[in-house]
Amino acid sequence: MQQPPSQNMEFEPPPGKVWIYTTLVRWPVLSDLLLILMWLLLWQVSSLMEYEPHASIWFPPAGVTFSAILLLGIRAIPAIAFCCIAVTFWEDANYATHLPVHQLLETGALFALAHISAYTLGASLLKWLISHRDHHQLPSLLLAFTIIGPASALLASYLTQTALMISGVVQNSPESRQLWLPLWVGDLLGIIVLTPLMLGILRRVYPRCGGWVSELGLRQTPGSVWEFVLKLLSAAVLIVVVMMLTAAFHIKEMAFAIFFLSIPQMWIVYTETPFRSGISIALMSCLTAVMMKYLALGEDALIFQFSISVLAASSYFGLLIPVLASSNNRLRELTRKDVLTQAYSRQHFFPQAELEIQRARYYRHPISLVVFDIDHFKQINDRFGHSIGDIALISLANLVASQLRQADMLGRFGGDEFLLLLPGSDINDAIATAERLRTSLPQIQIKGLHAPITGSFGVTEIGSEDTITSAFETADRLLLEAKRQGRNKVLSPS
Ligand SMILES: Nc1nc2c(ncn2[C@@H]2O[C@H](COP(=O)(O)OP(=O)(O)OP(=O)(O)O)[C@@H](O)[C@H]2O)c(=O)[nH]1
Repeated sequence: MQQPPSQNMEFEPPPGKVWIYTTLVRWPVLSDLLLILMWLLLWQVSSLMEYEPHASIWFPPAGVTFSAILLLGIRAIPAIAFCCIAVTFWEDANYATHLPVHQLLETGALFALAHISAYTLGASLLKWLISHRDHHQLPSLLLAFTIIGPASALLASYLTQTALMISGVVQNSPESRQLWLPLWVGDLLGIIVLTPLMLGILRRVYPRCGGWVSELGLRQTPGSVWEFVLKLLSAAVLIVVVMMLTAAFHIKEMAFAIFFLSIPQMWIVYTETPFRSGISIALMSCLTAVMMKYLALGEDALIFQFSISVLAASSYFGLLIPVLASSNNRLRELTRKDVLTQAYSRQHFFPQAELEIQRARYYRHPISLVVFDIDHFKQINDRFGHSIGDIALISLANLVASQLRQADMLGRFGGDEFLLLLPGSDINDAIATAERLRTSLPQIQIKGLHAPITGSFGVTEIGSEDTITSAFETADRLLLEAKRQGRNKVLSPS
């Protein structure tokens, strides 16, 4: 059944850092301050990468806004509005335009309105999709993100251009009516590259929000930091070499070699945690933007930044492979084992037993099957309750498992009936094993169960003409015969 996202699931802090999270939970205003600090810091970074007036080649604050609204909803708006107004004053100082305070406030408010409304629309739509879909459908959510993210960036860029014109910061000329394009490139990159990473960071900054982020199933155990640094360095070297060659030889086509960055990036994606992959994409994008600025590669800006965007988007889809592989393993494990007793499920036991029979035949080793069942188990359930019945089944499986050799295989046929495959055991060994189990069953002690557990056993050696099904039928018949003869017995073909 589809579960709604659990909005209240708290972030689980790593041991040793619990105090940070309890402090953030106690004073949420600290979380807001951290959000503001991140936004302004990244804005400062982006202002170093301005490649057209008012437009940066990389505008990471867009990624912060989008992920903050995605995570916190409208609760994020005051902090982001504050940032938009603050940077308007900052820009005024940078460009030395010395506009009056009321005009700066108006410009800041218009910028905030343009920026926030576009991203609120996009993030709310994505959030709605997340809450109305099975979270495990990650591929379709990622697809939605790669469509909605750039579309909201486009809307934000167009609205920001309009806001700048209304406030008089830029003139309403045919040239400035094209401003949306460089604005879009920066915002688009900020969103695609940073949103997943920022979601991970903000989830830690706001421990009470975004339980659904954890439910996306992207959590994995990180490997060695040094190996990660080595991979990052190889990617960084590749960027630096490609960009320096492009700048040195002035050959535009050389810029396309940036696509080789996909090799170290995919290496990171397949071997590191999703959080580290996010860090890598953000760092590569930042390094590209900085190099572009300092090597004066503005003409090739679109090639580089679109390559990084495409790489980021494909990385997110690449992330799905380890996630899907681990959930596949989980599912396989669930079908392999019986959830209650941890014995092999019937579906796994029979084909596996067939293979073991073939192996035994090949090596000319004996192999036997025991089928057994608790006596009067229904009465245990009826007298002491189903929970006690469950504990009895678990204890029985544990007891049998503790007495098995490594090659032996325990399966649960269903209810209180179990299967035991004994490779290397002939009929006499198998009878001895079954007898040993039968005499140890009454030793099982369960709180609340005031009756000894006994069991009945059917034992057969699997002959050269037998299959696992025919051997099961023989052993099961013997088990029923043992029941008929008064239970607590081991029967084998006479
Ligand atoms: N507690 C619990 N009971 C189960 C489970 N699966 C099946 N049962 C019950 O196990 C009982 C099986 O009873 P039977 O094997 O038919 O009969 P029995 O009482 O063991 O009698 P004999 O086999 O003739 O000695 C039924 O009452 C089932 O409802 C389970 O997972 N947990």
